[in-house]
Amino acid sequence: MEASLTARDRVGIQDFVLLDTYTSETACLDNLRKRFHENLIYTYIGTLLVSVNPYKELDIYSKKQMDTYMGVNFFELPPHIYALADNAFRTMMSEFNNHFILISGESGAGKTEASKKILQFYAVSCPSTKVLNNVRDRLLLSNPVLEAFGNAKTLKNDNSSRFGKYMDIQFDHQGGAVGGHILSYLLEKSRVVHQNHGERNFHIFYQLVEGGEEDLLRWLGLERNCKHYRYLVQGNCAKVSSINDKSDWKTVRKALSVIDLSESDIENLFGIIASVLHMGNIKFEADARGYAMLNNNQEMQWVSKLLGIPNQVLQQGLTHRKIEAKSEEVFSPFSVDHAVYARDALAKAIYGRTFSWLVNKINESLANMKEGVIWDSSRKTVIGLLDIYGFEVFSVNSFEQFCINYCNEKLQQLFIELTLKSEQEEYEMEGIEWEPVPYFNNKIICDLVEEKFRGIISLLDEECLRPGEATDLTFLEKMEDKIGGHPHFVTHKLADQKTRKTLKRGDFRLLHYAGEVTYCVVGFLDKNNDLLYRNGKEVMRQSKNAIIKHCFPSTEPDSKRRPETVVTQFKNSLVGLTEILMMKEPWYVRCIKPNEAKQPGHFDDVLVRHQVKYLGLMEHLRVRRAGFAYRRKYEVFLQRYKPLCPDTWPNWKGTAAEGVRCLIKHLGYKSDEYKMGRTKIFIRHPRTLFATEDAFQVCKHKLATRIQAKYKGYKLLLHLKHVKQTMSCLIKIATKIETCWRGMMARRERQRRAWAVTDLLICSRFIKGFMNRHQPACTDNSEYLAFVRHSYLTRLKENLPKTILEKDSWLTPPPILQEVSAEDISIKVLQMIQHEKVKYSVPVVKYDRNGFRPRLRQLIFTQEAAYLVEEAKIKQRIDYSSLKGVSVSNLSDNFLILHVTCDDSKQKGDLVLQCDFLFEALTKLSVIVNKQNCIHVVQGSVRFDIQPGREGFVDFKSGQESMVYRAKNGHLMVVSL
Ligand SMILES: Nc1ncnc2c1ncn2[C@@H]1O[C@H](COP(=O)(O)OP(=O)(O)OP(=O)(O)O)[C@@H](O)[C@H]1O
Repeated sequence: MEASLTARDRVGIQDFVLLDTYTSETACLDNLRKRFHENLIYTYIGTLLVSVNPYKELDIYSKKQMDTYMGVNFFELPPHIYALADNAFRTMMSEFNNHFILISGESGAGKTEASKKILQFYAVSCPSTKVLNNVRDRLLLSNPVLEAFGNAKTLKNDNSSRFGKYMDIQFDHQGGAVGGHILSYLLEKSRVVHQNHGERNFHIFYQLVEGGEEDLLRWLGLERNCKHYRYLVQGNCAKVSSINDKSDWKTVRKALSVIDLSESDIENLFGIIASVLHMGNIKFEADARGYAMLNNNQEMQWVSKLLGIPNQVLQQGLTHRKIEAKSEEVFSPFSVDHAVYARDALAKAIYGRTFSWLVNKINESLANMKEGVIWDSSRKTVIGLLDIYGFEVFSVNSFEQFCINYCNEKLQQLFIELTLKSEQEEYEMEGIEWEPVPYFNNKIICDLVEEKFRGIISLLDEECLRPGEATDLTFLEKMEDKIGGHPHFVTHKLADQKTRKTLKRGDFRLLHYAGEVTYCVVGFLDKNNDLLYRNGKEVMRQSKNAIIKHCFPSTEPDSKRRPETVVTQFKNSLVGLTEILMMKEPWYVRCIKPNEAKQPGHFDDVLVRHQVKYLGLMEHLRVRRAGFAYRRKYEVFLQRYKPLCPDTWPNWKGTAAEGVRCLIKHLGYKSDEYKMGRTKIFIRHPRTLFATEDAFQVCKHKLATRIQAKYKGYKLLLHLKHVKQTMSCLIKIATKIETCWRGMMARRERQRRAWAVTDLLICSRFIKGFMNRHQPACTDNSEYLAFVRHSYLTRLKENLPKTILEKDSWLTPPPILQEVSAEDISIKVLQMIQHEKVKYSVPVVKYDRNGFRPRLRQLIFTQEAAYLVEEAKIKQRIDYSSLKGVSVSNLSDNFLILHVTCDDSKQKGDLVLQCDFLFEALTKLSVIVNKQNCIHVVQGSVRFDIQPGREGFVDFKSGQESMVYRAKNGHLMVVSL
């Protein structure tokens, strides 16, 4: 697998930054094309991932691939979305901070697919327990549900997200995905009642009609024929070859139950979907006075039945407007046009609010719950996934495209703020000589759209809210008047002759960062007002359908107070989103669409070049290339790498900057490879850092080997005849061990290894102290050994209960504490529990609760809990507060039974363990837990809980031969000599 990855990766260059020759747009394009044709769709620019949509299934998302990318350094393997996901996760775990992955690109570029891949990666790579699996399933299955209700076929993409989605995945301190939260942005509701040619309504309508069971359709009054429904036929493409509505229906139907929707919720939900379809078929005719009247009551009856609203009430709501005079209410009849408008407005409102209800329901089911308790939010970190509609340019662009493209401007601004701008500002602050890289700052466009009083949004709102005859055209005139001279704005009236030909009278054109878009002003006011006649709301409030009742609450602020316009709500939600993102560490995935025809293997140079340009890839590349791949505060850099230079190791006396200077001189850094800033060192290429890191790893192992060798040497020395000579050696060794240990302790990132040598330190200190005190008194080795042994046992005794002295093997443990090694614990486990500080670890044999099968495990004590670990998996965590006690026998066996408080019958019970280093483990435990009396020495049998309510026994006996075997009725026999 490694080999094949490497071979594949020879094609093109996997990171533009590492190249010396690639700086031009053409070269960048060449590289992307070359890789694309070899199915290498991912390329890096530093840590930014560029992804080109392959439009075909690639065999690069298997479980095996996920395993390959887990826990591996970013640049060690070919670029992959898993590498980015894994690195974001590991950085979050090690730095205990929040992150977000911003996935951008135009419609159809592969954003939603990328976000699904990331979610799937976390689902597989994160630790799993029953509770966590539950959360994982819900996180995964929220996707098909949201896609069914929020995605639709457009001309650009057969599965286009018609809403913005930001999903937080919440992790606990062990890295388990414990919950999630979704924020949705501006669903394109107008699609419910109108679709352009070649487009469809939201998937769920077709799924229900095509896939719904006969009984269900009958109950909903639907026919199995999409053509029958006016809201489904306007795009004239109900059937799409890439979409299988029938099988998607099954997935969605199943997913709805997993995300905790009750059967009655589901029934109500389908009732609403069907009622929208029926509503679309309601037709009006003009009566003699020209007012709207219904020409067919059957569809109305279905709506009435499904929504639980009396027919009469519904009819009046769709054909009359309620006007409140001073003390009375008057119903004024609608014209046919008005009635159609009211019907469509109601259908959009029902669908839009039901979508929000669904998102809330999903959020309830993803709420951060652990064992039924809302999880402590201070102990969780999050990775946010932002998959928001891409930049859109259709032949006719309306209010929706205006909002979507404004959103993309805001995200581009965020990208500029967090990368191009902040990076360059940092160089300036640090006094690094720097040739500024020019980039297009789209602030000018954002201001044009959102500036208070003068921006397009303000002008639109003004027009919507002002009294008098406001129309789309008066809005256009207002813009011409107020922002006519803006370089990024033009209309038919303002354009020069050449441009005028490309614009209609009702158009305005914005020069976005991603290119020109011409918007047709028709419908802007209506869509922004999103008026649902008050009467319509009141009608809905009478519904017996629980979802509709919830969506149209009687306490809703009434239409007397004008609600915020759609665009202002959207603008505010984007401000909120930016705030959420600014507080997190960013990672970027830039998706590129290779062609408009959704064809595999076709790379359209012009199209891709355009995206490379507007996604800011070249600017990013130039900043990255001209800039520095890595920077760290002097103190941090010195602390980590000081063992690499004899002058800085173990301690540097001087300023951190001087220490770093000395260190990199020793390492032979060339002058163009780094820069010294005011507070940080900047390293230009990752390869320089990798070389340093490699040297550090080698040094670390050498150091550990030296410590080990010296420790072993020390043990051998004990056998030397001449005590004085031995002692002086030991003092030297002990001193060195201590020095090494101090150095190791000082390095923060090596904290997790510190416990491994803690015992060495205790031992060395003890020996040193002992030597100093007793050197004159000791005359031979045996006397010395006696002292060592005596003192060791005294130390154990101080920390163990008196009763332990009754244990038969008390005087037989080896005099020196066992050699424990951090290598025994998987890095993944260490990462998960590092915040608790590992204190001690020991291999144990764990006897299964069912059948007493022996299993090799690692028992780890941290400051807060004991962990039973199997390789990279944490099998059980026992909080010390739930540790009731520990039982050991009075015989010479090495068994211990951990008794655990456990109220939940589904939880694991007590632990039966066998440990070769029983006394040390007990000592450690009693010191950490600070409870000597939790250890009980027992004779005969120990009762323990296999599970709460199910008991087992360990029977201790002495015999001719030590052995362990399973007896009847849940008894484990332990025979010791
Ligand atoms: N990594 C991939 N492997 C295979 N096919 C892909 C991949 N990424 C995208 N596609 C194909 O491209 C289609 C469009 O992708 P996707 O829906 O993710 O686009 P998008 O950028 O989210 O678009 P929109 O903004 O319209 O929602 C997918 O339905 C799928 O067929």
